[in-house]
Amino acid sequence: MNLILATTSPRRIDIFKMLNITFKVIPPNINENINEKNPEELVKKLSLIKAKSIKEKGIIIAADTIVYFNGKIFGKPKDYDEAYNMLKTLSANWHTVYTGVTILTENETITFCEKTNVKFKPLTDELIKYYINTSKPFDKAGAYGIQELGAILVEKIEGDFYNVMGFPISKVWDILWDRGIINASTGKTSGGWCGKTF
Ligand SMILES: Cc1cn([C@H]2C[C@H](O)[C@@H](COP(=O)(O)OP(=O)(O)OP(=O)(O)O)O2)c(=O)[nH]c1=O
Repeated sequence: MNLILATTSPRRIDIFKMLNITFKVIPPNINENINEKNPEELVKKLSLIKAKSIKEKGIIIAADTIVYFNGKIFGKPKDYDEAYNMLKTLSANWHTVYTGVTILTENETITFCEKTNVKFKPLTDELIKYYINTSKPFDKAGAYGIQELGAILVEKIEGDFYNVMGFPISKVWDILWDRGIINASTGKTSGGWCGKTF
C-alpha cells in the first residue's frame, strides 16, 4: 500500500526515514490560516486539512506543530524581530509544543495531538541574537529547532523529543504497526525512502 507523507518539512522527512520503510513525499497544498484559538484543535485541524489535500491514493500522513505559551500561539516567525521576541518571551519559562497528526487509511481517519513541555534556560540578548543569526530559524515554530543548534536553548523537556521536532514518531509507528500497515516484511524488505515526488 502506498505510504504518503504529506509534508514539505525536511525534519519530518528525516524522522520518517528513521523507520526504514518505503514512503513517498507529496507537499500538502493548503492555507494554514484558520480561525482556531485552541492549540490542540488548531494542530489537529491543520493536520487533517493537509492530509485531505492529497489526491493520490494511499495511506496519507500529515502533521502540524506549534509552540504555545501563556495563551499565545507561536508559529513560524515572519522575520528577525518576531523570532527575537519569541525567544525572549520563552526565555527561562516552560512552554508546550503541540503536534497534531492525521493518518488517513482506506477506512479510518485517525487524528490526534501529542504535547511536549519544554523549559528554556534564561537566554541573554547576546545568545538570542547569536542563535538567530546562526540558525535562521524562520521555518520553525517558536523560532527554534531543538534537533539543531536550538538544543543550546533548552534546559529540559517532559515528553517526546521527536514531537517537538515535528512528528511523534513512536505513536505514529504504533498506529501503523497495530494495523499491519507496517509489518515484518515491509520493515525488512523496503529500502527506505523511494524518492521524492516534488
Ligand atoms: C519546535 C520545533 C519546530 N520545528 C519545525 C517542524 C515543522 O517543520 C515546523 C512547524 O511548522 P509546520 O507548519 O508544522 O510544518 P511545515 O510548514 O514546516 O511543514 P508541512 O506543513 O509541509 O508538514 O517547525 C523543528 O524543526 N524543530 C523544533 O524544535
